[in-house]
Amino acid sequence: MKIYNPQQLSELDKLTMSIKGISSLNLMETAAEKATTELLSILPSSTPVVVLCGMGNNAGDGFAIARLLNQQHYQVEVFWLKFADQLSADAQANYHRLPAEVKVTEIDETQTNFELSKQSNYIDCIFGVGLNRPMPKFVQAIIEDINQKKGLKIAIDVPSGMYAHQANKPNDIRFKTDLCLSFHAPKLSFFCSENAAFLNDFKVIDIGLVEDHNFSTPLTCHYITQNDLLKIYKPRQQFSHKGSFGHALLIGGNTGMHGSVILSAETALRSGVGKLSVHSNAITNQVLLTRQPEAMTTNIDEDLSLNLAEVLLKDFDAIGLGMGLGRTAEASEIVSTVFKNIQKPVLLDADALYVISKNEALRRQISPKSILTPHKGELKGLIGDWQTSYEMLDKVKAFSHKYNVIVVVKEAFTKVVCGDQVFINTTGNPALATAGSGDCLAGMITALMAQSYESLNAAILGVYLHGITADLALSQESQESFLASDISKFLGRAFKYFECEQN
Ligand SMILES: NC(=O)C1=CN([C@@H]2O[C@H](COP(=O)(O)OP(=O)(O)OC[C@H]3O[C@@H](n4cnc5c(N)ncnc54)[C@H](OP(=O)(O)O)[C@@H]3O)[C@@H](O)[C@H]2O)[C@@H](O)CC1
Ligand SMILES: Nc1ncnc2c1ncn2[C@@H]1O[C@H](COP(=O)(O)OP(=O)(O)O)[C@@H](O)[C@H]1O
Ligand SMILES: [K+]
Repeated sequence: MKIYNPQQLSELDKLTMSIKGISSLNLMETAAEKATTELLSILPSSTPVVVLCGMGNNAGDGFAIARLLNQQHYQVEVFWLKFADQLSADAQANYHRLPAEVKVTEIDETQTNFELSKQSNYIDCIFGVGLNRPMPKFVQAIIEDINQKKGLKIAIDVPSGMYAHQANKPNDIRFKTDLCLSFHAPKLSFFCSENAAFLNDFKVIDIGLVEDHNFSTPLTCHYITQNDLLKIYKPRQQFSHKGSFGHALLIGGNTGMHGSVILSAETALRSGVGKLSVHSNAITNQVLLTRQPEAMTTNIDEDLSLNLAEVLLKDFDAIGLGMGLGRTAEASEIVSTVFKNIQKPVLLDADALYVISKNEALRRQISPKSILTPHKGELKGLIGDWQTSYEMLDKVKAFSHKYNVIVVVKEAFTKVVCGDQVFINTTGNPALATAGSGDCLAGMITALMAQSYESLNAAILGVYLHGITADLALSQESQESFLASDISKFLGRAFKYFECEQN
Protein backbone atom coordinates (compact mmCIF):
# COMPACT_ATOMS: atom_id res chain seq x y z
CA MET A 1 0.00 0.00 0.00
CA LYS A 2 1.18 3.49 -0.82
CA ILE A 3 2.09 6.29 1.56
CA TYR A 4 1.52 9.76 0.13
CA ASN A 5 2.91 13.17 0.98
CA PRO A 6 0.42 16.06 1.48
CA GLN A 7 0.85 17.28 -2.09
CA GLN A 8 0.13 13.82 -3.51
CA LEU A 9 -2.92 13.50 -1.23
CA SER A 10 -4.23 16.82 -2.46
CA GLU A 11 -3.76 15.66 -6.08
CA LEU A 12 -5.71 12.48 -5.26
CA ASP A 13 -8.49 14.56 -3.65
CA LYS A 14 -8.83 16.69 -6.76
CA LEU A 15 -8.70 13.72 -9.12
CA THR A 16 -11.35 11.88 -7.09
CA MET A 17 -13.64 14.91 -7.14
CA SER A 18 -13.33 15.29 -10.91
CA ILE A 19 -13.69 11.57 -11.72
CA LYS A 20 -16.57 10.97 -9.29
CA GLY A 21 -18.17 14.36 -9.86
CA ILE A 22 -18.33 15.22 -6.16
CA SER A 23 -17.52 18.43 -4.34
CA SER A 24 -14.81 18.84 -1.70
CA LEU A 25 -17.63 19.39 0.82
CA ASN A 26 -19.10 15.99 -0.11
CA LEU A 27 -15.69 14.41 0.31
CA MET A 28 -15.33 16.02 3.71
CA GLU A 29 -18.78 14.74 4.72
CA THR A 30 -17.79 11.20 3.70
CA ALA A 31 -14.58 11.53 5.70
CA ALA A 32 -16.46 12.82 8.75
CA GLU A 33 -19.13 10.11 8.51
CA LYS A 34 -16.56 7.33 8.25
CA ALA A 35 -14.53 8.78 11.12
CA THR A 36 -17.69 9.14 13.23
CA THR A 37 -18.58 5.49 12.64
CA GLU A 38 -15.22 4.57 14.16
CA LEU A 39 -15.63 7.06 16.99
CA LEU A 40 -18.99 5.61 17.95
CA SER A 41 -17.34 2.26 18.62
CA ILE A 42 -14.56 3.85 20.68
CA LEU A 43 -16.06 6.71 22.66
CA PRO A 44 -18.51 5.95 25.47
CA SER A 45 -21.65 8.06 24.95
CA SER A 46 -21.77 8.81 28.68
CA THR A 47 -18.58 10.90 28.61
CA PRO A 48 -18.57 14.45 27.16
CA VAL A 49 -16.53 14.95 24.01
CA VAL A 50 -14.41 18.01 23.29
CA VAL A 51 -13.69 18.55 19.59
CA LEU A 52 -10.69 20.81 19.06
CA CYS A 53 -10.89 22.64 15.75
CA GLY A 54 -8.47 24.92 13.91
CA MET A 55 -8.94 26.96 10.74
CA GLY A 56 -8.21 24.56 7.84
CA ASN A 57 -10.03 21.57 6.39
CA ASN A 58 -9.05 19.42 9.35
CA ALA A 59 -11.30 21.78 11.34
CA GLY A 60 -13.99 21.18 8.72
CA ASP A 61 -13.82 17.48 9.58
CA GLY A 62 -14.04 18.45 13.24
CA PHE A 63 -17.16 20.62 12.91
CA ALA A 64 -18.86 17.86 10.88
CA ILE A 65 -17.85 15.19 13.43
CA ALA A 66 -19.20 17.36 16.26
CA ARG A 67 -22.55 17.60 14.43
CA LEU A 68 -22.68 13.85 13.73
CA LEU A 69 -21.79 12.92 17.32
CA ASN A 70 -24.44 15.33 18.57
CA GLN A 71 -26.98 13.55 16.37
CA GLN A 72 -25.96 10.35 18.17
CA HIS A 73 -26.77 12.06 21.50
CA TYR A 74 -23.19 12.65 22.65
CA GLN A 75 -22.58 15.72 24.78
CA VAL A 76 -20.27 17.63 22.44
CA GLU A 77 -18.44 20.89 22.86
CA VAL A 78 -16.21 22.54 20.26
CA PHE A 79 -13.04 24.41 21.18
CA TRP A 80 -12.26 26.61 18.21
CA LEU A 81 -8.62 27.69 18.10
CA LYS A 82 -8.63 30.79 15.94
CA PHE A 83 -5.06 31.02 14.72
CA ALA A 84 -5.93 32.62 11.35
CA ASP A 85 -8.33 35.29 10.08
CA GLN A 86 -10.43 33.01 7.95
CA LEU A 87 -11.77 29.48 8.02
CA SER A 88 -11.29 27.38 4.89
CA ALA A 89 -14.47 27.42 2.76
CA ASP A 90 -15.51 23.85 3.61
CA ALA A 91 -14.75 24.33 7.28
CA GLN A 92 -16.92 27.44 7.22
CA ALA A 93 -19.79 25.49 5.64
CA ASN A 94 -19.54 22.88 8.38
CA TYR A 95 -19.24 25.50 11.08
CA HIS A 96 -22.59 26.91 9.95
CA ARG A 97 -24.14 23.43 10.00
CA LEU A 98 -23.42 23.04 13.72
CA PRO A 99 -26.65 22.72 15.70
CA ALA A 100 -27.31 25.30 18.43
CA GLU A 101 -26.92 22.78 21.25
CA VAL A 102 -23.23 22.26 20.40
CA LYS A 103 -21.44 24.92 22.42
CA VAL A 104 -18.52 26.59 20.63
CA THR A 105 -15.81 28.18 22.76
CA GLU A 106 -13.64 30.51 20.72
CA ILE A 107 -10.01 30.77 21.73
CA ASP A 108 -7.26 32.93 20.30
CA GLU A 109 -3.93 34.19 21.52
CA THR A 110 -5.59 37.00 23.48
CA GLN A 111 -8.16 34.87 25.30
CA THR A 112 -6.77 31.62 26.58
CA ASN A 113 -8.69 31.72 29.80
CA PHE A 114 -11.04 28.79 29.45
CA GLU A 115 -12.06 25.75 31.47
CA LEU A 116 -11.78 22.21 30.23
CA SER A 117 -14.28 19.96 31.95
CA LYS A 118 -12.59 17.44 34.24
CA GLN A 119 -13.77 14.33 32.48
CA SER A 120 -13.81 14.46 28.72
CA ASN A 121 -12.56 12.63 25.72
CA TYR A 122 -10.80 14.72 23.08
CA ILE A 123 -10.89 14.76 19.31
CA ASP A 124 -8.07 16.68 17.69
CA CYS A 125 -8.96 18.52 14.47
CA ILE A 126 -6.61 21.47 14.89
CA PHE A 127 -4.12 20.65 12.15
CA GLY A 128 -4.10 17.86 9.57
CA VAL A 129 -1.72 17.38 6.68
CA GLY A 130 -1.63 21.15 6.15
CA LEU A 131 0.69 21.94 9.07
CA ASN A 132 3.76 23.49 7.47
CA ARG A 133 5.49 25.48 10.23
CA PRO A 134 5.67 25.57 14.02
CA MET A 135 2.26 25.97 15.63
CA PRO A 136 1.31 29.30 17.25
CA LYS A 137 2.35 29.45 20.91
CA PHE A 138 -1.20 29.54 22.29
CA VAL A 139 -2.09 26.39 20.32
CA GLN A 140 0.99 24.67 21.69
CA ALA A 141 0.01 25.67 25.24
CA ILE A 142 -3.49 24.22 24.82
CA ILE A 143 -2.20 20.96 23.37
CA GLU A 144 0.34 20.70 26.17
CA ASP A 145 -2.47 21.22 28.67
CA ILE A 146 -4.70 18.58 27.11
CA ASN A 147 -1.81 16.13 26.89
CA GLN A 148 -1.78 16.14 30.70
CA LYS A 149 -5.48 15.32 30.96
CA LYS A 150 -6.97 11.90 31.39
CA GLY A 151 -9.48 10.83 28.79
CA LEU A 152 -9.14 9.31 25.36
CA LYS A 153 -7.34 11.38 22.78
CA ILE A 154 -8.25 10.71 19.19
CA ALA A 155 -6.60 12.61 16.33
CA ILE A 156 -8.25 13.04 12.97
CA ASP A 157 -5.91 12.40 10.02
CA VAL A 158 -2.69 13.51 11.77
CA PRO A 159 -1.95 14.36 15.42
CA SER A 160 -1.71 18.15 15.55
CA GLY A 161 1.84 19.38 15.74
CA MET A 162 3.19 16.34 13.92
CA TYR A 163 4.24 17.06 10.34
CA ALA A 164 2.77 14.37 8.12
CA HIS A 165 5.79 13.93 5.89
CA GLN A 166 8.73 15.81 7.36
CA ALA A 167 10.74 15.80 10.54
CA ASN A 168 9.71 17.51 13.76
CA LYS A 169 12.22 19.12 16.07
CA PRO A 170 12.77 16.97 19.19
CA ASN A 171 10.99 19.41 21.53
CA ASP A 172 8.03 20.18 19.26
CA ILE A 173 4.68 19.90 21.05
CA ARG A 174 2.45 17.23 19.51
CA PHE A 175 -1.03 16.02 20.47
CA LYS A 176 -0.49 12.84 22.50
CA THR A 177 -2.73 10.50 20.58
CA ASP A 178 -4.21 7.20 21.68
CA LEU A 179 -5.56 6.56 18.19
CA CYS A 180 -5.28 8.49 14.95
CA LEU A 181 -8.01 7.95 12.36
CA SER A 182 -6.06 8.71 9.21
CA PHE A 183 -7.70 9.26 5.84
CA HIS A 184 -6.84 7.03 2.87
CA ALA A 185 -3.33 6.02 4.01
CA PRO A 186 -1.08 6.32 7.03
CA LYS A 187 1.38 9.20 6.97
CA LEU A 188 5.14 8.57 6.87
CA SER A 189 5.69 10.26 10.24
CA PHE A 190 3.63 7.56 11.97
CA PHE A 191 6.52 5.16 11.40
CA CYS A 192 9.27 7.42 12.75
CA SER A 193 10.60 6.40 16.15
CA GLU A 194 10.79 10.02 17.38
CA ASN A 195 6.99 10.22 17.13
CA ALA A 196 6.43 7.04 19.15
CA ALA A 197 5.53 8.96 22.33
CA PHE A 198 2.82 10.88 20.47
CA LEU A 199 1.03 8.13 18.57
CA ASN A 200 -0.05 4.92 20.20
CA ASP A 201 -1.99 3.49 17.27
CA PHE A 202 -3.56 4.45 13.97
CA LYS A 203 -6.36 3.21 11.77
CA VAL A 204 -6.73 3.98 8.10
CA ILE A 205 -10.14 5.28 7.03
CA ASP A 206 -11.05 4.59 3.42
CA ILE A 207 -12.82 7.65 2.01
CA GLY A 208 -13.03 6.34 -1.55
CA LEU A 209 -10.14 8.26 -3.12
CA VAL A 210 -8.94 6.98 -6.50
CA GLU A 211 -5.54 5.26 -6.44
CA ASP A 212 -3.77 5.56 -9.75
CA HIS A 213 -2.29 8.82 -10.77
CA ASN A 214 0.88 10.22 -12.30
CA PHE A 215 1.95 12.36 -9.41
CA SER A 216 3.91 15.54 -9.96
CA THR A 217 6.46 14.23 -7.45
CA PRO A 218 7.32 10.52 -7.60
CA LEU A 219 5.76 8.22 -5.05
CA THR A 220 8.46 6.49 -3.01
CA CYS A 221 6.90 5.20 0.21
CA HIS A 222 4.87 2.07 0.74
CA TYR A 223 3.78 -0.01 3.63
CA ILE A 224 3.76 -3.73 3.29
CA THR A 225 0.39 -5.45 3.33
CA GLN A 226 -0.54 -9.08 3.07
CA ASN A 227 -2.24 -8.31 -0.25
CA ASP A 228 1.00 -6.96 -1.71
CA LEU A 229 2.80 -10.10 -0.59
CA LEU A 230 0.26 -12.43 -2.14
CA LYS A 231 1.53 -11.13 -5.48
CA ILE A 232 5.09 -12.01 -4.48
CA TYR A 233 4.55 -15.31 -2.67
CA LYS A 234 5.42 -18.38 -4.77
CA PRO A 235 3.36 -21.43 -3.85
CA ARG A 236 5.10 -24.78 -4.34
CA GLN A 237 4.36 -26.70 -7.51
CA GLN A 238 3.26 -30.32 -7.36
CA PHE A 239 6.26 -31.72 -9.24
CA SER A 240 8.84 -29.64 -7.42
CA HIS A 241 11.73 -31.30 -5.58
CA LYS A 242 14.34 -30.12 -3.12
CA GLY A 243 16.49 -28.86 -5.98
CA SER A 244 13.68 -26.47 -6.89
CA PHE A 245 14.12 -24.58 -3.63
CA GLY A 246 17.78 -23.85 -3.72
CA HIS A 247 20.85 -24.56 -1.67
CA ALA A 248 21.76 -21.86 0.84
CA LEU A 249 24.98 -21.39 2.77
CA LEU A 250 25.17 -19.59 6.11
CA ILE A 251 28.55 -18.44 7.37
CA GLY A 252 29.02 -17.46 11.01
CA GLY A 253 28.69 -18.78 14.57
CA ASN A 254 32.28 -18.31 15.68
CA THR A 255 33.56 -18.98 19.18
CA GLY A 256 31.32 -17.38 21.82
CA MET A 257 28.48 -16.81 19.35
CA HIS A 258 27.72 -20.34 18.29
CA GLY A 259 23.98 -19.88 18.75
CA SER A 260 23.63 -17.09 16.23
CA VAL A 261 24.11 -19.14 13.10
CA ILE A 262 22.15 -22.02 14.63
CA LEU A 263 19.13 -19.71 15.00
CA SER A 264 19.62 -18.57 11.41
CA ALA A 265 19.82 -22.18 10.25
CA GLU A 266 16.60 -23.17 11.99
CA THR A 267 14.59 -20.35 10.47
CA ALA A 268 16.20 -20.87 7.05
CA LEU A 269 15.10 -24.50 7.07
CA ARG A 270 11.61 -23.53 8.22
CA SER A 271 11.41 -20.92 5.45
CA GLY A 272 11.43 -23.48 2.68
CA VAL A 273 15.03 -23.70 1.51
CA GLY A 274 15.70 -27.00 -0.35
CA LYS A 275 19.12 -27.63 1.17
CA LEU A 276 21.10 -25.81 3.80
CA SER A 277 24.82 -25.83 4.52
CA VAL A 278 26.41 -24.08 7.45
CA HIS A 279 30.02 -22.96 7.48
CA SER A 280 31.03 -22.65 11.11
CA ASN A 281 33.36 -24.24 13.67
CA ALA A 282 33.39 -27.61 15.40
CA ILE A 283 31.34 -26.70 18.48
CA THR A 284 28.67 -24.97 16.43
CA ASN A 285 28.46 -27.95 14.09
CA GLN A 286 27.94 -30.33 16.99
CA VAL A 287 25.10 -28.34 18.55
CA LEU A 288 23.57 -27.54 15.17
CA LEU A 289 23.39 -31.17 14.14
CA THR A 290 21.84 -32.15 17.46
CA ARG A 291 19.13 -29.53 17.06
CA GLN A 292 18.77 -29.53 13.29
CA PRO A 293 19.98 -32.71 11.59
CA GLU A 294 18.61 -31.45 8.26
CA ALA A 295 21.53 -29.01 8.00
CA MET A 296 24.88 -29.90 6.41
CA THR A 297 28.25 -28.64 7.64
CA THR A 298 31.21 -27.62 5.51
CA ASN A 299 34.03 -27.08 7.97
CA ILE A 300 35.76 -29.15 10.63
CA ASP A 301 38.45 -26.66 11.54
CA GLU A 302 38.39 -23.95 14.21
CA ASP A 303 39.31 -21.39 11.56
CA LEU A 304 36.45 -20.56 9.21
CA SER A 305 38.66 -18.95 6.58
CA LEU A 306 40.93 -21.89 5.77
CA ASN A 307 38.79 -23.89 3.35
CA LEU A 308 36.18 -21.22 2.56
CA ALA A 309 37.31 -20.53 -1.02
CA GLU A 310 37.05 -24.23 -1.74
CA VAL A 311 33.58 -24.44 -0.15
CA LEU A 312 32.43 -21.52 -2.27
CA LEU A 313 33.29 -23.41 -5.46
CA LYS A 314 29.99 -25.17 -4.95
CA ASP A 315 27.29 -23.19 -6.67
CA PHE A 316 25.16 -22.00 -3.74
CA ASP A 317 21.93 -20.23 -4.63
CA ALA A 318 22.21 -17.82 -1.71
CA ILE A 319 24.71 -16.96 0.98
CA GLY A 320 23.99 -15.37 4.35
CA LEU A 321 27.09 -14.02 6.04
CA GLY A 322 28.00 -12.45 9.35
CA MET A 323 25.85 -13.83 12.18
CA GLY A 324 28.29 -14.34 15.07
CA LEU A 325 31.26 -14.08 12.71
CA GLY A 326 33.29 -12.00 15.16
CA ARG A 327 35.18 -8.81 14.51
CA THR A 328 38.67 -10.21 14.04
CA ALA A 329 41.05 -10.10 11.08
CA GLU A 330 39.72 -13.55 10.23
CA ALA A 331 36.22 -12.09 9.84
CA SER A 332 37.52 -9.51 7.33
CA GLU A 333 39.26 -12.26 5.42
CA ILE A 334 36.07 -14.31 5.29
CA VAL A 335 34.01 -11.38 3.99
CA SER A 336 36.69 -10.60 1.43
CA THR A 337 36.85 -14.24 0.27
CA VAL A 338 33.08 -14.31 -0.22
CA PHE A 339 33.11 -11.06 -2.20
CA LYS A 340 35.97 -12.30 -4.42
CA ASN A 341 34.34 -15.62 -5.20
CA ILE A 342 30.63 -14.82 -5.36
CA GLN A 343 28.97 -12.61 -7.95
CA LYS A 344 25.38 -13.25 -6.82
CA PRO A 345 23.63 -11.06 -4.28
CA VAL A 346 24.48 -12.09 -0.72
CA LEU A 347 22.92 -11.27 2.63
CA LEU A 348 25.16 -9.38 5.04
CA ASP A 349 24.24 -9.27 8.71
CA ALA A 350 25.81 -8.40 12.06
CA ASP A 351 29.63 -8.71 12.04
CA ALA A 352 29.82 -8.70 8.25
CA LEU A 353 28.25 -5.23 8.46
CA TYR A 354 30.85 -4.20 11.00
CA VAL A 355 33.62 -5.43 8.71
CA ILE A 356 32.37 -3.50 5.68
CA SER A 357 31.69 -0.40 7.78
CA LYS A 358 35.44 -0.23 8.42
CA ASN A 359 36.50 -0.90 4.85
CA GLU A 360 35.37 1.19 1.88
CA ALA A 361 37.29 -1.04 -0.56
CA LEU A 362 35.23 -4.03 0.61
CA ARG A 363 31.98 -2.03 0.39
CA ARG A 364 32.75 -1.41 -3.25
CA GLN A 365 32.99 -5.16 -3.87
CA ILE A 366 29.51 -6.03 -2.60
CA SER A 367 27.54 -7.78 -5.35
CA PRO A 368 24.68 -5.73 -6.77
CA LYS A 369 21.30 -6.29 -5.11
CA SER A 370 22.87 -7.75 -2.00
CA ILE A 371 20.82 -7.32 1.18
CA LEU A 372 22.21 -5.63 4.28
CA THR A 373 20.25 -6.11 7.52
CA PRO A 374 21.58 -3.60 10.07
CA HIS A 375 19.92 -2.65 13.32
CA LYS A 376 20.31 1.04 14.06
CA GLY A 377 23.65 0.60 15.84
CA GLU A 378 25.12 -1.22 12.85
CA LEU A 379 23.54 1.30 10.50
CA LYS A 380 25.42 4.15 12.17
CA GLY A 381 28.65 2.40 11.27
CA LEU A 382 27.56 2.37 7.63
CA ILE A 383 26.01 5.82 7.12
CA GLY A 384 27.11 7.89 10.13
CA ASP A 385 24.76 9.47 12.64
CA TRP A 386 21.46 11.25 12.00
CA GLN A 387 19.13 13.63 13.82
CA THR A 388 15.74 12.45 12.56
CA SER A 389 14.25 9.40 10.86
CA TYR A 390 13.84 11.50 7.72
CA GLU A 391 17.55 12.27 7.65
CA MET A 392 18.29 8.62 8.35
CA LEU A 393 16.13 7.55 5.42
CA ASP A 394 17.81 10.06 3.09
CA LYS A 395 21.22 8.71 4.06
CA VAL A 396 20.12 5.09 3.65
CA LYS A 397 18.70 5.87 0.20
CA ALA A 398 22.02 7.47 -0.80
CA PHE A 399 23.90 4.41 0.52
CA SER A 400 21.55 2.06 -1.31
CA HIS A 401 22.11 3.97 -4.57
CA LYS A 402 25.85 4.24 -4.14
CA TYR A 403 26.48 0.54 -3.51
CA ASN A 404 23.44 -0.80 -5.38
CA VAL A 405 22.23 -2.73 -2.35
CA ILE A 406 19.00 -3.22 -0.45
CA VAL A 407 19.14 -2.04 3.15
CA VAL A 408 16.80 -3.50 5.77
CA VAL A 409 16.77 -1.01 8.64
CA LYS A 410 15.63 -3.15 11.57
CA GLU A 411 13.49 -1.40 14.15
CA ALA A 412 9.90 -1.47 15.41
CA PHE A 413 8.68 -0.45 11.94
CA THR A 414 11.43 -2.02 9.84
CA LYS A 415 12.19 -0.16 6.61
CA VAL A 416 13.35 -1.96 3.48
CA VAL A 417 15.14 0.60 1.33
CA CYS A 418 15.91 0.00 -2.33
CA GLY A 419 17.21 3.15 -4.01
CA ASP A 420 14.55 5.81 -3.45
CA GLN A 421 11.85 3.28 -2.61
CA VAL A 422 10.99 2.63 1.04
CA PHE A 423 8.83 -0.30 2.16
CA ILE A 424 7.66 -0.18 5.76
CA ASN A 425 6.82 -3.29 7.75
CA THR A 426 4.01 -3.11 10.29
CA THR A 427 4.01 -6.69 11.56
CA GLY A 428 5.81 -7.68 14.74
CA ASN A 429 5.82 -6.36 18.28
CA PRO A 430 8.28 -5.81 21.14
CA ALA A 431 8.45 -9.57 21.77
CA LEU A 432 11.03 -9.49 18.97
CA ALA A 433 13.28 -7.25 21.01
CA THR A 434 15.26 -10.25 22.21
CA ALA A 435 18.74 -11.52 21.45
CA GLY A 436 18.93 -13.58 18.30
CA SER A 437 15.76 -12.43 16.58
CA GLY A 438 17.86 -10.59 13.98
CA ASP A 439 19.80 -13.81 13.30
CA CYS A 440 16.48 -15.51 12.63
CA LEU A 441 15.53 -12.83 10.13
CA ALA A 442 18.87 -13.26 8.34
CA GLY A 443 18.24 -17.00 7.98
CA MET A 444 14.73 -16.42 6.65
CA ILE A 445 15.74 -13.89 4.02
CA THR A 446 18.68 -16.04 2.89
CA ALA A 447 16.31 -19.00 2.47
CA LEU A 448 13.93 -16.89 0.38
CA MET A 449 16.81 -15.68 -1.82
CA ALA A 450 17.81 -19.31 -2.36
CA GLN A 451 14.26 -19.99 -3.56
CA SER A 452 14.73 -17.44 -6.37
CA TYR A 453 12.85 -14.59 -4.78
CA GLU A 454 14.38 -11.38 -6.10
CA SER A 455 16.36 -9.63 -3.37
CA LEU A 456 13.81 -6.90 -2.74
CA ASN A 457 10.94 -9.38 -2.57
CA ALA A 458 12.92 -11.71 -0.30
CA ALA A 459 13.60 -8.83 2.08
CA ILE A 460 10.01 -7.62 2.10
CA LEU A 461 8.51 -11.09 2.53
CA GLY A 462 11.12 -11.95 5.16
CA VAL A 463 10.49 -8.98 7.43
CA TYR A 464 6.72 -9.41 7.13
CA LEU A 465 6.78 -13.13 8.05
CA HIS A 466 9.32 -12.53 10.82
CA GLY A 467 6.93 -10.02 12.42
CA ILE A 468 3.91 -12.27 11.94
CA THR A 469 5.57 -15.06 13.96
CA ALA A 470 5.75 -12.76 16.97
CA ASP A 471 2.18 -11.53 16.44
CA LEU A 472 0.88 -15.11 16.26
CA ALA A 473 2.95 -16.13 19.28
CA LEU A 474 1.17 -13.65 21.53
CA SER A 475 -1.84 -15.97 21.71
CA GLN A 476 0.42 -18.38 23.64
CA GLU A 477 3.45 -16.42 24.78
CA SER A 478 3.94 -13.12 26.51
CA GLN A 479 6.17 -10.48 25.00
CA GLU A 480 8.59 -11.18 27.83
CA SER A 481 8.69 -14.96 27.49
CA PHE A 482 9.05 -15.03 23.70
CA LEU A 483 12.50 -16.22 22.58
CA ALA A 484 14.23 -15.92 19.25
CA SER A 485 14.05 -19.70 18.96
CA ASP A 486 10.24 -19.39 19.06
CA ILE A 487 10.32 -17.63 15.68
CA SER A 488 10.96 -20.89 13.84
CA LYS A 489 8.13 -22.55 15.82
CA PHE A 490 5.61 -20.05 14.46
CA LEU A 491 6.91 -19.92 10.90
CA GLY A 492 4.59 -22.73 9.81
CA ARG A 493 1.54 -20.74 10.84
CA ALA A 494 2.99 -17.58 9.36
CA PHE A 495 3.37 -19.18 5.91
CA LYS A 496 -0.14 -20.63 6.22
CA TYR A 497 -1.45 -17.08 5.98
CA PHE A 498 -0.37 -17.12 2.36
CA GLU A 499 -1.27 -20.71 1.55
CA CYS A 500 -4.85 -20.15 2.80
CA GLU A 501 -5.26 -17.01 0.70
CA GLN A 502 -3.90 -18.76 -2.42
CA ASN A 503 -6.45 -21.60 -2.18
N1 LIG B 1 -9.05 18.11 0.74
C1 LIG B 1 -10.03 17.23 0.93
O1 LIG B 1 -10.78 17.03 0.05
C2 LIG B 1 -10.18 16.57 2.21
C3 LIG B 1 -9.43 17.00 3.30
N2 LIG B 1 -9.64 16.52 4.50
C4 LIG B 1 -9.04 17.12 5.67
O2 LIG B 1 -8.33 18.27 5.34
C5 LIG B 1 -7.08 18.29 5.97
C6 LIG B 1 -6.11 19.12 5.23
O3 LIG B 1 -6.65 20.40 5.22
P1 LIG B 1 -5.77 21.70 5.04
O4 LIG B 1 -4.90 21.54 3.86
O5 LIG B 1 -6.70 22.82 5.05
O6 LIG B 1 -4.82 21.66 6.28
P2 LIG B 1 -5.11 21.81 7.88
O7 LIG B 1 -4.02 21.03 8.49
O8 LIG B 1 -6.47 21.59 8.29
O9 LIG B 1 -4.91 23.37 8.14
C7 LIG B 1 -3.79 23.98 7.92
C8 LIG B 1 -4.18 25.43 7.75
O10 LIG B 1 -3.46 26.16 8.65
C9 LIG B 1 -2.45 26.96 8.00
N3 LIG B 1 -1.25 26.64 8.72
C10 LIG B 1 -0.39 25.61 8.53
N4 LIG B 1 0.53 25.58 9.49
C11 LIG B 1 0.24 26.61 10.32
C12 LIG B 1 0.82 27.10 11.50
N5 LIG B 1 1.87 26.52 12.04
N6 LIG B 1 0.27 28.17 12.08
C13 LIG B 1 -0.79 28.76 11.57
N7 LIG B 1 -1.39 28.34 10.44
C14 LIG B 1 -0.88 27.28 9.83
C15 LIG B 1 -2.49 26.57 6.56
O11 LIG B 1 -2.52 27.67 5.72
P3 LIG B 1 -1.28 28.54 5.29
O12 LIG B 1 -1.13 29.58 6.36
O13 LIG B 1 -0.09 27.64 5.18
O14 LIG B 1 -1.68 29.13 4.00
C16 LIG B 1 -3.86 25.91 6.42
O15 LIG B 1 -4.84 26.86 6.07
C17 LIG B 1 -6.70 16.84 6.02
O16 LIG B 1 -5.70 16.59 6.99
C18 LIG B 1 -8.02 16.21 6.34
O17 LIG B 1 -8.26 16.25 7.73
C19 LIG B 1 -10.70 15.55 4.70
O18 LIG B 1 -11.86 16.32 4.93
C20 LIG B 1 -10.89 14.66 3.51
C21 LIG B 1 -11.13 15.44 2.30
N1 LIG C 1 9.43 -3.27 19.19
C1 LIG C 1 9.60 -4.05 18.12
N2 LIG C 1 8.57 -4.24 17.26
C2 LIG C 1 8.74 -5.00 16.16
N3 LIG C 1 9.91 -5.61 15.82
C3 LIG C 1 10.95 -5.45 16.63
C4 LIG C 1 10.85 -4.67 17.81
N4 LIG C 1 12.07 -4.69 18.41
C5 LIG C 1 12.88 -5.46 17.65
N5 LIG C 1 12.22 -5.91 16.57
C6 LIG C 1 12.77 -6.74 15.49
O1 LIG C 1 13.62 -7.73 16.06
C7 LIG C 1 14.82 -7.88 15.29
C8 LIG C 1 16.01 -7.56 16.16
O2 LIG C 1 17.18 -7.71 15.41
P1 LIG C 1 18.63 -7.49 16.02
O3 LIG C 1 18.66 -6.23 16.82
O4 LIG C 1 19.61 -7.65 14.93
O5 LIG C 1 18.73 -8.71 17.03
P2 LIG C 1 19.96 -9.68 17.31
O6 LIG C 1 21.21 -8.93 16.99
O7 LIG C 1 19.87 -9.98 18.78
O8 LIG C 1 19.75 -10.89 16.49
C9 LIG C 1 14.66 -6.95 14.10
O9 LIG C 1 14.13 -7.66 13.01
C10 LIG C 1 13.66 -5.91 14.59
O10 LIG C 1 12.93 -5.32 13.53
K1 LIG D 1 -5.59 16.51 13.67
